[in-house]
Amino acid sequence: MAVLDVSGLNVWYQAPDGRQMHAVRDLDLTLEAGQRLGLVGESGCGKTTVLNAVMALVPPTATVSGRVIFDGVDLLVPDEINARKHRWTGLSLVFQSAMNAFNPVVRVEDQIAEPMVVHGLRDPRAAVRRARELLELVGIAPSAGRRYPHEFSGGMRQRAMLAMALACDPQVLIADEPTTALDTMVQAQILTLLDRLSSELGLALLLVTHDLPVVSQLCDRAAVMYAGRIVESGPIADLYHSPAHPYTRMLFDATPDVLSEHAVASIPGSPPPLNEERTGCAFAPRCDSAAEVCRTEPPPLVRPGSDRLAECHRPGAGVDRPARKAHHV
Ligand SMILES: Nc1ncnc2c1ncn2[C@@H]1O[C@H](COP(=O)(O)OP(=O)(O)OP(=O)(O)O)[C@@H](O)[C@H]1O
Repeated sequence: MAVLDVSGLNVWYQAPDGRQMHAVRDLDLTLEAGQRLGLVGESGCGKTTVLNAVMALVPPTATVSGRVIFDGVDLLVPDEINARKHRWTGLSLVFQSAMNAFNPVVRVEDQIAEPMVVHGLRDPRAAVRRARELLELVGIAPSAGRRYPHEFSGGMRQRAMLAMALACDPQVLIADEPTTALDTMVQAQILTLLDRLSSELGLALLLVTHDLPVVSQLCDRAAVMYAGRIVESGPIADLYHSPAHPYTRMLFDATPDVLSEHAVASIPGSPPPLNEERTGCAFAPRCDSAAEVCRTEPPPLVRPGSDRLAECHRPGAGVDRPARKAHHV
């Protein structure tokens, strides 16, 4: 059953000169209960914008349309009484920088307790007790909750932010580059923790990252974004072994692997401008397998396998190119 169902999502930002920048274009995304989905793609493709639209965090000058159904409620309907409560209790957000998520002058346990009190889930004393339990759940001694954020290491702060994200017993944890700012050892610990929490609590996970190895370690599925659209989605191993969209293949080939003797293959060119109207496939100018039709006609939605979708005129083109086989999933 879908716990989060995003359909026809569009986001336009207003540039300083008044132009409309179409950052997310008719995007559909479904997250099943307990599923772990990685939203991947290179910088600027719109990953964070999707999360921000779901969580109503886009700037007031942005325009958002479409449907974001969570628990039977459309979160994009502005006067929906339940939307705010649902958004901040059922869905929970973890950011890249834990330091920015905490108020430096408030004790950690009080900050974890606050959302429970604000949303009327617990009285202040019970909320602090629960905050200490949550700290223990993420591997921090409950007594450390009396400390201030600057007394925590980077890894501890990231754990504490996870504890705060769990405060309202969410069904969905949304994590935006949760390990990008951490060193490799701490990154591995946080990924293991996310894995454990998601299994133990039955949490669905929407993980936004440009880091494919992180997705392959933690997620069952991936949705690959390019220029504001999801161009391919499916089980992560299928996407690696038989990518339908050339962008998926080229993204894997551009991912470094410490064990590989192959050079990393970069993707030439850059994504199209956001204010541009499109006729063909947005990736065609950079694609190593593009045909004429790719430049002139919008790509069709194809099903390269059960449980898989791709938007491509030439699904599977170029999969036997030599740059592949460089990484392991
Ligand atoms: N507040 C804003 N005003 C105008 N344009 C914006 C704003 N926020 C994002 N954009 C633009 O929208 C596009 C998508 O940005 P977004 O941050 O969602 O991408 P991303 O895939 O998350 O990238 P990254 O991995 O670098 O965070 C980019 O071209 C970005 O410059």
